[in-house]
Formats: sequence, structure tokens, C-alpha cells
Amino acid sequence: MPLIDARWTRRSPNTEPFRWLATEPGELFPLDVAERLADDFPKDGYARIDASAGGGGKSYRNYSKVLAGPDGATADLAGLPELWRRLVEEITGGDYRRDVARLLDQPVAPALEVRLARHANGDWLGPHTDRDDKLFSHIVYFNPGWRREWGGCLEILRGSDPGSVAATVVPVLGASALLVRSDSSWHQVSTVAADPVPERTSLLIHGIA
Ligand SMILES: O=C(O)CCC(=O)C(=O)O
Ligand SMILES: [Fe+2]
Repeated sequence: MPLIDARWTRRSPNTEPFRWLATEPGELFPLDVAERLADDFPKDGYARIDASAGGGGKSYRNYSKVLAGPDGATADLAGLPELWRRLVEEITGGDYRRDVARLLDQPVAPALEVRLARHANGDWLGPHTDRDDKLFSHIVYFNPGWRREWGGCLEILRGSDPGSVAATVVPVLGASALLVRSDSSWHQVSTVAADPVPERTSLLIHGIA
């Protein structure tokens, strides 16, 4: 039995302010699968990245862990919980990227990068469009009971202005967002509120051209 329910790709993307799609909990995988993935969310082997000083690129702070690189190399899969290993194998296995290509009317991504991220209290990701070597970004969330007022929400922007929010995705368990990269695909992650708000966990899948 696959973990991913291929029916999630029957949806049509939004066209405003660029091409993107939000999926509801239960669409991408059954809720009990999402719960088990959240329970087993890998905790070790992250790099703390603080790019708040800028330097021309996007401004952000998080913990990041690469699961599969664009060169086809997979990192540390043996150390992953069994369910996570299965999920990474399914994502990199071929059907997933063909389904995404059909949904987005794009060429099949020649390569994927798969990462985990954790955002702690005060972490954020400033406005950006993603690098132009990306075809799409798919972000899946694993946060039971996450509330909008805790921050850490994905905000779809009309432009580079952080105030130009067109839509908000609350990163609740099992929800996901699929973004088609373009010069107008501006988005950001609002700052995660202070303790006792828990860490925000996510899986990122980038299609690389
Ligand atoms: O975590 C999210 O909701 C968005 C992440 C993102 O946009 C990125 O890593 O480029
Ligand atoms: Fe992004």
C-alpha cells in the first residue's frame, strides 16, 4: 500500500497571485499515516542555519536536514524511522514526480531535493520566490493542533512586500502546499511565536529543472 494517495493530484491549482495549490489534511495521505509520520518525525542530524544577516539571498532561520539530494544521492536514510524511509523512497521513486508534472502541466522534474525543516520559537523565512532552478516546491506539514495565531504560517504574497498577503496556509498535521516557481511566486513563513508554542515541522520537496 503506498503512503501517498495519488488522488491528491486530481485538484487544479489556483492561478492567483501565481500558480499554487493547498491540500487539506487527509488528501495527500490518510490522517493516521500523517499522525504516525508526526510521531516519528526525525529529531537528529539537523544543521542550524541562520541567514538573517542577508547577503542578497533570502532571509531565514531554521533547522534543516537533507534526505535526498538533486544528484540522486540520499543522505542518512538508514538512520530514518521505517515509515519515513518508505515515504522518501515513494517520493523519489518516479510516480510522485510524474503526478506532480501532470497536475502542474510541467515537464517531469529531472531531479528532486527532499529536506526536513524545523522552525523553533522566533524562526521565520522572509519573502522569496525560490531559486530559478526549481520547477516546484511542495511543503508538507506535521503539526497537530497548530493554530494560526502561533505564526509559522505559509503566506502567499502578491509581490516582494511582506504585507501583501493573498492567502495563508496554517501548517496543521497533514496539510500541504504546492508552489509553481516563477518570478512572481513570492511567499514567506511568518515568525513562530515564543514558548510555549512548539517547533514547527515540515517536509520540503523541490523539483529541480
Ligand atoms: O515551510 C514553508 O512553509 C515554506 C518553505 C519555503 O518556502 C522554502 O523553504 O523555500
Ligand atoms: Fe520557498
